[in-house]
Amino acid sequence: MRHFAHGNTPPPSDRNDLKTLKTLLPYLWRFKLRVLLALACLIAAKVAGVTTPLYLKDIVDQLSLPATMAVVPLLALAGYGLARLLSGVLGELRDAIFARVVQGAVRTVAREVFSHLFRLSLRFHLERQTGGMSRDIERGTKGIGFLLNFTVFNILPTLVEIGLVIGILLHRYNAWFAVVTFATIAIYIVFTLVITEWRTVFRRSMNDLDSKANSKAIDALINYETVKYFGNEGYETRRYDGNLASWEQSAIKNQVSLSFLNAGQGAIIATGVTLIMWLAARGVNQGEMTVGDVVLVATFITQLWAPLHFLGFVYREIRHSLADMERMFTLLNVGAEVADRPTAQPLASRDVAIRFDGVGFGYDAKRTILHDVSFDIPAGHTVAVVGASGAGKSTLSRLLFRFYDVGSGAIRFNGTDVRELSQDSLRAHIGIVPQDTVLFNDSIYYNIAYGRPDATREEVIDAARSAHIHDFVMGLPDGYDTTVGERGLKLSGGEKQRVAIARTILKNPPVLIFDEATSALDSRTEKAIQAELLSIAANRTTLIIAHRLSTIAEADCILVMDGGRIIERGTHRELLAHGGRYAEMWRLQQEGEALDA
Ligand SMILES: Nc1ncnc2c1ncn2[C@@H]1O[C@H](COP(=O)(O)OP(=O)(O)OP(=O)(O)O)[C@@H](O)[C@H]1O
Repeated sequence: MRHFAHGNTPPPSDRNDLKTLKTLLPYLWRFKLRVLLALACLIAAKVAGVTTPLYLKDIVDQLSLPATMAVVPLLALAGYGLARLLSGVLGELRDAIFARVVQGAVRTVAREVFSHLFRLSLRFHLERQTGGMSRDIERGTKGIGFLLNFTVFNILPTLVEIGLVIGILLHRYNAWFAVVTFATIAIYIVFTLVITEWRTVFRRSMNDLDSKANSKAIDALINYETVKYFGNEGYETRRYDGNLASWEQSAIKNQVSLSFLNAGQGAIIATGVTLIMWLAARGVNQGEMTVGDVVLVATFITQLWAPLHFLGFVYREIRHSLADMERMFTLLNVGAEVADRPTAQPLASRDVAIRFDGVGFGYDAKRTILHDVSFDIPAGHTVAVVGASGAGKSTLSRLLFRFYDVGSGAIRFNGTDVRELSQDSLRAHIGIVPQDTVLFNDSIYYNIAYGRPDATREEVIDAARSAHIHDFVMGLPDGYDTTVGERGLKLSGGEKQRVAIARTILKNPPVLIFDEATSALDSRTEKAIQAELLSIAANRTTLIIAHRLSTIAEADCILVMDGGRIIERGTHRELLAHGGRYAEMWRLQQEGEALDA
């Protein structure tokens, strides 16, 4: 298990077709009976197909007899018809049986990749670009479908077909037929292997560049407003086009090299076929073969040519599909940075006391953000954190959620290190109203109910009332069905924040984090919601991160942070009496508010 930290491209050493195939196999194992049945159908279809030229030879030979002896070759005709019928019907039957295997494998893999992405850490997601990732998954699942449907399971039956044809040729005619046939096949295989290996590089490079172009395009579209604010549409289009141009180069190389491959394969087959036809013609001339034999040989080599060419195609497509799938499977191989320990216990109690015990932390080993931070939030109490921007306040809440593990010290819930708790139960106990609320592009109702998807409509509306958003919603033409737009951009900052408050109220967690929860509200709404938040916070363990000090004067304890350290702590009164940084911040804010008033 590894974590690749930078960019979209997994290191080349990880790219290995065999590894990709091995990852895929367990997904098929569930369908082994179906796979075997489909394989049997296909082999039977091929065998039936191989017998048709034999009937054809009989028909031609019987028709070539002098008119006096000629009869209508009913038996041979019936055999010919039946063989063709079986070959067609069994082939289709195989497709029908196999459909469930392919779709089942595609669905399972897509679902696993999706759920795996949620197990990966915040760090991984902050460093990945969503556009590229979704492209990898889309291409990967298509690759699986193609690989299974058209290629892997056709190899064995096709080999059976080729073997049968060669066997019949050998059995009936002289050794030269076999020599020419083998030589043609050998040259064809070597040529295909070598050229396909060379071409795989172009395919990989196409995939890498395609994901990169898509990442940039999605990033620009997500930031539509910013692009417009700065009039950078042209710049973004050029940047996208630059990426497309690199992709185009690889795509052209891919196509040209494919034409080269096809032309080479065609030339090898044409030479082999001509030589065999020449051998057959010579056989007739020398009286060793009949016209029926020539028809048989001609049909056989066409029948040999088609599967051989198909094998070349299969090999090429397998390599392509594997290249298409490897980026997706590389995602599956990324280990979760923060994972439950095997001994992890659920957090059971709803009375939660939190302790930061000498916590040191940095997002990056080279830059420490928190230095030896220690404080307690007794169950049901409220602790507020204030301090300059970048002091590390929001980092405290990310650590509480265990999005990252601490570098030193420990965070304890009721005395248990959070690393010993199951993440699910830990997060189920915490509710947050974050600094920047991002909503799902769905209805207001959906976004509030997200706090507890099984809540009743009454509960959702009660939560909206408590967050002072119900009247606003009812005033909208579509009420709770109003969609909020991409990331909630159709709502104002304050409205979004109240939706976020409502969904946290609905979640009803014993631990609350308000990260500047009321910063986007005007002062009247803020006062109304403040009272509501205080009543929600009563009896819950609460951490409030605030800029406006008036909102936290009632907290049981206030921590003042600077440069990742706690430099003062105490109640509002104590800190004012202390006359330090907090008292200074309070004085400045009071002056500011007096000026505003
Ligand atoms: N994912 C991250 N990777 C690297 N550094 C980060 C990451 N998130 C935050 N930081 C850095 O950590 C420091 C503390 O960030 P944090 O968000 O905790 O500050 P804050 O005190 O909440 O600030 P503000 O009041 O402006 O929200 C900042 O210098 C920030 O640049």
